[in-house]
Parts: sequence; structure tokens; C-alpha cells
Amino acid sequence: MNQPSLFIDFKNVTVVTGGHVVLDSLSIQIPDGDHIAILGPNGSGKSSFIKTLVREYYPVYSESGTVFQTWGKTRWDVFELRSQIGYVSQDLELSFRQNITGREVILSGFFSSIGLFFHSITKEMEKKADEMCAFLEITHLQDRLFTEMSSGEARRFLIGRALVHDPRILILDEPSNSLDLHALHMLRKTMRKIAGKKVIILVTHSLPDIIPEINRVVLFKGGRIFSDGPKDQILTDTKISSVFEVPVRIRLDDGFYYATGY
Ligand SMILES: Nc1ncnc2c1ncn2[C@@H]1O[C@H](COP(=O)(O)OP(=O)(O)OP(=O)(O)O)[C@@H](O)[C@H]1O
Repeated sequence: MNQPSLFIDFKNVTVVTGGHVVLDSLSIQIPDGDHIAILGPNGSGKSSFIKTLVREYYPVYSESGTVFQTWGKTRWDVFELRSQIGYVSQDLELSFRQNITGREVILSGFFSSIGLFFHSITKEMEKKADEMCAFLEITHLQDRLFTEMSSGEARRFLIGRALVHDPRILILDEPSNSLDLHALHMLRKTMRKIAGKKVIILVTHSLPDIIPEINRVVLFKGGRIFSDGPKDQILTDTKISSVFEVPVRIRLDDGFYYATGY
């Protein structure tokens, strides 16, 4: 029988940065095409895992044997790898400080640049940016300065930037931070639309971000995987209380999970 092809195949991956073990002999496989959500306490290694995945961090190789493969390859030209991964993080949002419109933020996704400088924009790129604005329902905001947008608006433009070059997967690192109820609603609606077209890897602290399309949940703790499986087996009172070390009750409402009672 054919094995499913893997997006990620990590075994015994240990990452040390700043003298600190941020991933501790971590093993995980993610089949190509699976949406997943990653949860865990502050400092549990979620962002370090994402940074390792996009080759910002590299593992130390252990005597017990380390496997460090992405789409079947260990050695990647990082630019080639990153061209296949759309990535939205808070760090990225803070990087855009100059006067640049929302549309220019999206176009900068073709060059993986923070803004447009001497880049030459083709008609095809303009067309893709238009399509992205229409898909994300942000055409009416595209000429507004990015620094003058609300967090919710800015986040949608960054998602457009991450998707405009048609990557294979989209990584969203804590996309719902600091969003109000309307912006949260729009973000989840956008994520559900994207999930029909792209694989989503979501890092979040907020259970309702785990849209019904995401079936697998991975819990991190202390740079390791604490639990991993279908969300109805992971998002339980016992597991979530245990990983966060606080009593929590989980409620399921219309396909979305909520944590209460803490
Ligand atoms: N560059 C670094 N130098 C030293 N320690 C680091 C570095 N980056 C991360 N760490 C430490 O590694 C641990 C894991 O950090 P990481 O940011 O991956 O956690 P996280 O689960 O994403 O946390 P949060 O939920 O707060 O975003 C933390 O203890 C953090 O202080």
C-alpha cells in the first residue's frame, strides 16, 4: 500500500537557540494535505517549531538518529522552501513600518520583501493581487496605508501577502491576537474559505480559531509533543486542563470549541 506523502517528517528533532533547548527531541509527522492546529502554554515551543519548519532554526543532530524532512527532503534552498509556504506572524505585522498601502503589502509577497523598493511589478502580479483582494473581500481597503489599518484589516492583508504567490500551505501563527469580535468573525470566515483551497497550519491560544475544517490538534509542552490526535480526543477537559495546569471545561457549539471555567 502506498504511504501518504508527508509534508513534515521530524524524528528526535532538538533545537537549541540562545543556549536554550526550545525543541526537545520532538517527533511528528504531518501528511501533505492535513490541516492542523497547534496549542500549548506560553513558551512551550510552538513558534520555535514553526521557525524550524521554515528553516529559521536548525536541529542539532543526535546520536539516536535525527530525521528532519520537509516534503521528503532534508536539504532545501531556503528561498525555494519558503516560496512554497505562506507565513503570517505578529513579528511580520510589526515589520511593516513604512508608508505602504495594503495593495503594496500584498504585492510584496511576490518578493518576500517587507515593502516594495525597486521591484518590478508585472501585469500578471497586478491581476493576482486584484484576485486576492476580491477573495479576501478587502478591495475597498487596498489603497489605505497599512500602518493606519485596524489589526483585523492588517491581518487580512498579510494573509493576502502570504497567499498571493500560491504557496502549498499557509501557516498562521496566533492570527486572532488583539482582534475584536467582528474582526474575529471575519478572520474565521476567511480561514474557512482558505481551508477549501490551501492546507492550514494554525498556532493559536484560542480554541474557537480551530475552524471545523481542522481535524487534528497537536498539544505542545516543554518543547515536546504532549498529545496529538483528532480534535474530539484532544480538546477534552482532562487534556486541556492538564496541558495548561488549570481546570478547564470544554464546550462544543456548532462545530467550534470553547474553553470555560478557568
Ligand atoms: N532566540 C531565543 N533565545 C533564547 N530562548 C528562546 C529563543 N526563542 C525562544 N526561546 C525560548 O524557548 C521557549 C519556547 O519559545 P516559543 O516562542 O517557541 O514558545 P511559544 O510556545 O511559541 O510561546 P508563546 O505562546 O508565548 O508564543 C521559551 O522558553 C522561550 O523563552
